[in-house]
Amino acid sequence: MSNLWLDLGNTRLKYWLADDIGQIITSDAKQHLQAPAELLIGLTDRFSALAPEFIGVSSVLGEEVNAQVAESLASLAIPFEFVHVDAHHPLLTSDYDAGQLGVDRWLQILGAVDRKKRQCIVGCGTALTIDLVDHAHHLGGYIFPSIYLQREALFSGTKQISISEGTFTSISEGVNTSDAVHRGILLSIVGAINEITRRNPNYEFTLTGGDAPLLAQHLNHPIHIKDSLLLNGLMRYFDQQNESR
Ligand SMILES: Nc1ncnc2c1ncn2[C@@H]1O[C@H](COP(=O)(O)OP(=O)(O)O)[C@@H](O)[C@H]1O
Ligand SMILES: CC(C)(COP(=O)(O)O)[C@@H](O)C(=O)NCCC(=O)O
Ligand SMILES: [K+]
Repeated sequence: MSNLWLDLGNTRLKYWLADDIGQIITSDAKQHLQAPAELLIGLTDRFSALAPEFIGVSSVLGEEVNAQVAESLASLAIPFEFVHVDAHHPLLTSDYDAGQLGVDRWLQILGAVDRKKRQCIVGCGTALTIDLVDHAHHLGGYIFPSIYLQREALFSGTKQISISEGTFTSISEGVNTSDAVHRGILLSIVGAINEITRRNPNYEFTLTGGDAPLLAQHLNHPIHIKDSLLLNGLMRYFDQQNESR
């Protein structure tokens, strides 16, 4: 008995095949280069070979892409379900507009939520998200352009800054354009997270998403990195669904 879990993000398609006690059998992450439905079609043979009993899907790619993805999944003749934010979930309540909250943010929170804790979940993906959860109640949060989106914005928004590659390794002041750009961008994110830790001293901070390891290096506040938080949320969501059936 195995399940296939899909996370369709704005940059990468991630999938995990897990057995019935949640052990990961295989997983992968691929940049979909803004063609997620096409990438998924290329993966259907692999998914078919993995022969899962069920496919659980998190997607923040909108109705049109989701319809294409649903069509590809339907061709596998394996039951599948897209997760939608449940404003009345037994494990998690939220002040956020349930119709607008990204299902990835909601699942990342669901994957970590602990009613005995005050938690801050930082999603380090294409957009960087910060969500505050007080004893299993989601207070709300913030959305930032990721370090890459910020660099692209400077490239397209200015005449003289044409920096399109380089590493984000320091927040010390730069003495050339490339360093000023990379350190300024990194400082904007690190500074924002530090400000949230200053305002919420008794919160437990967890980073997830592709850029979590990079950002964690620059945070002095103790943090946890959990790279498969969304996966935990998917498993919890469908386990809970079975339990409440
Ligand atoms: N423009 C880019 N160039 C190189 N790598 C990128 C770019 N945008 C994102 N990434 C990488 O892709 C990953 C995106 O993280 P991920 O959590 O998979 O995002 P999402 O869930 O938004 O698809 C990060 O590891 C980041 O380093
Ligand atoms: C903020 C996000 C783009 C993050 O997506 P990601 O970076 O993981 O691809 C996604 O959660 C989303 O589309 N949210 C909808 C808007 C909101 O959460 O208010
Ligand atoms: K957009």
